[in-house]
Amino acid sequence: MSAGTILPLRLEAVAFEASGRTLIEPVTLDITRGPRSLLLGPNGSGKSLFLRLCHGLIRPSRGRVHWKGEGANGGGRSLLHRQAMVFQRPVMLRRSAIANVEYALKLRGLDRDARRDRAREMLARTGLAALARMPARALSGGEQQRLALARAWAIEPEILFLDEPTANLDPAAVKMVEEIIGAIHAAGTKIVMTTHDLVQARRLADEIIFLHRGRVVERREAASFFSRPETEAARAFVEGRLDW
Ligand SMILES: Nc1ncnc2c1ncn2[C@@H]1O[C@H](COP(=O)(O)OP(=O)(O)OP(=O)(O)O)[C@@H](O)[C@H]1O
Repeated sequence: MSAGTILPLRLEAVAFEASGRTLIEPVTLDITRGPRSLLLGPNGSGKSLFLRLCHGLIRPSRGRVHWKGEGANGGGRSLLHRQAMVFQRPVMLRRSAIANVEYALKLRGLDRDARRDRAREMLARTGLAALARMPARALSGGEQQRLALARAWAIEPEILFLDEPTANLDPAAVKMVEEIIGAIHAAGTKIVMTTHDLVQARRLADEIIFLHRGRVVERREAASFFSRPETEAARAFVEGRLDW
């Protein structure tokens, strides 16, 4: 919505500790425009924490998360407006489906007519036009997740973080959500998504960031990760025999 870019996102020696444990080992990497980056790893490997550190929901215990163009004051609200996050369980306001999307746009300063038009468009793009007036919380899990994507997409984020967005959904709902994620990416938004599902990662990933026990152990182009994992942990995970 505003000029310039906030990418790449740079993590410099970022570590996260809680309860006296190091949960994310120091990691330095850039998240660049373009490829769909899938954070892959077994349960408890640190994927959600990694994503939350990137999005800014939690602060690193050590190191620094830095957006391009970020000023000395950290970039403030403008940075927040350029990134969005969708969670495993969507959090909906106690309003209609369309009002949930309109509210996100209100926070971005759009006027009433623009909000209504854009919200309608987003519901159409996510297959929810017929449900616009339904209370958002009465929608099914799959519909709510599509609504969460419509709401996130509405603000045209430069980067979208997705934390296990299809966990708990049935195969048809998974397919719809994956198609919407593909459309958001095709429209120019950088996708960073967590999954522990190998098959889903094979379907969606351009590159893999593989985590194991809080450590980024591999980061590779997806095809080569799956055909020739370099570490024993990744090999074991790809072969379905990782003992974590
Ligand atoms: N605030 C916290 N305090 C202590 N431990 C935590 C905290 N947050 C997360 N953990 C632990 O850190 C580890 C990594 O958690 P995280 O949720 O990032 O894993 P994950 O890879 O996303 O797993 P899953 O696939 O099961 O969602 C887990 O062992 C979790 O119990």
